[in-house]
Amino acid sequence: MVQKKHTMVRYSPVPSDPSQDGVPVPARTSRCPKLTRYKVMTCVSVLVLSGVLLLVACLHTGALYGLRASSGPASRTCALTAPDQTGHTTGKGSPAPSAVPLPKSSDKSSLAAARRRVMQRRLPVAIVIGARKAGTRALLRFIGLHPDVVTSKREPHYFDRYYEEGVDWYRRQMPFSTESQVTIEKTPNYFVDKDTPERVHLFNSSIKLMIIVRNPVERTMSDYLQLKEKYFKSGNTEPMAPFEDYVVDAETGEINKSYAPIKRSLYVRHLDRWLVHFQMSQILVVDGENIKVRPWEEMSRVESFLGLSHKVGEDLFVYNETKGFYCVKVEANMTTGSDFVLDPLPLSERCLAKSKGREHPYIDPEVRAKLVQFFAPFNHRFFQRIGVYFDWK
Ligand SMILES: Nc1ncnc2c1ncn2[C@@H]1O[C@H](COP(=O)(O)OS(=O)(=O)O)[C@@H](OP(=O)(O)O)[C@H]1O
Repeated sequence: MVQKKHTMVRYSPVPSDPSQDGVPVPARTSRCPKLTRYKVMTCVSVLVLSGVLLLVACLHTGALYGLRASSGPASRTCALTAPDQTGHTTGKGSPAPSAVPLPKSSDKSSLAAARRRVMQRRLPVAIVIGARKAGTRALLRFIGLHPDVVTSKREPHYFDRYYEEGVDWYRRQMPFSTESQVTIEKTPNYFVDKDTPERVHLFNSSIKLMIIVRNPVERTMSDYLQLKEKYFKSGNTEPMAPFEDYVVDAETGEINKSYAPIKRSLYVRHLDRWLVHFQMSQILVVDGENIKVRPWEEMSRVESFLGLSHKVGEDLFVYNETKGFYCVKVEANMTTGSDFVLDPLPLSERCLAKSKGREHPYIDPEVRAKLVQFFAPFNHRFFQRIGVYFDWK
């Protein structure tokens, strides 16, 4: 019986030598066409699917974090920015905060985990210690525009009032920040409090300190107006004596050195207590008169002092005619409309509260002259310490 001879093509993974068994072996490239195409198709499908998943994740995260458009081209991609610690957003031209944003996710446990990983309450590395009524809020608010800075909303009064609470309490008063951000607080009473300089030194001997000062006559008046408001707010209905009656001793006709607003304006006395513990190089004196007319100039000095890049420029400020002060530009409310606003938003402005920038009443010229004369020697010594002269008349 003649066996039917089968011609078999062997699909060997190793190329065979045709001379060994005399069976022709197809070239390797053409031996497995269906299997190769299948693999390629699988790979392509996996890649496409991954891409789609990434895109969905990116858009979803953008929705959660509040994708924000700014004038910069980077924001037109999937650039995410966080609200700052005070809850407001930075203005046009303001660089995106470097903080990794926190999702307003419904997944509370993952939100908490993300918060713990990225955002922490950190102790301040710089403090605005005073002077009260000299522009401390403006200084803190303006430097808070910097993406690498977070600022405490309230005055924590740790070193003067709540020292016994301990440093963990102090930390809890601070806003959340990322590792790359610096935390700054302001408590103007620190400047005049007797215990605070030593306590701050014990806390962090290399901390940076900032003092904003203004013409002591104007500061004294501002302090008086603040006390007057407090007087009426606490239920008093009787009119309060005028400024002149407080600052001049009725018996002697001299300046009343025991009046608290006068004492708080003797900058050199307070500074000297700080200089017992700190070098002048650790202290920046900010010009409270200039911050009113060219805030960006003072911010540039503050940025240099803190070792920050220069980001808080003139473009972030807008002069408000009604208020008579500079306010900061902010983006319009994002809560309405699309989550994905890819064009720059209309800008609005945010000014400091009504209690900042009160109208000062006319001061009797004779009393003003007395005040100028009284403060002059104190100012002179102050200028010697700080190495700068201010034209306070
Ligand atoms: N941009 C801007 N807007 C409003 N107010 C400004 C601004 N820049 C500086 N100032 C001055 O800040 C003064 C209030 O100072 P403080 O913030 O240090 O006051 S406080 O000690 O915290 O109560 C406040 O004092 P008064 O004018 O006497 O009210 C202002 O003169």
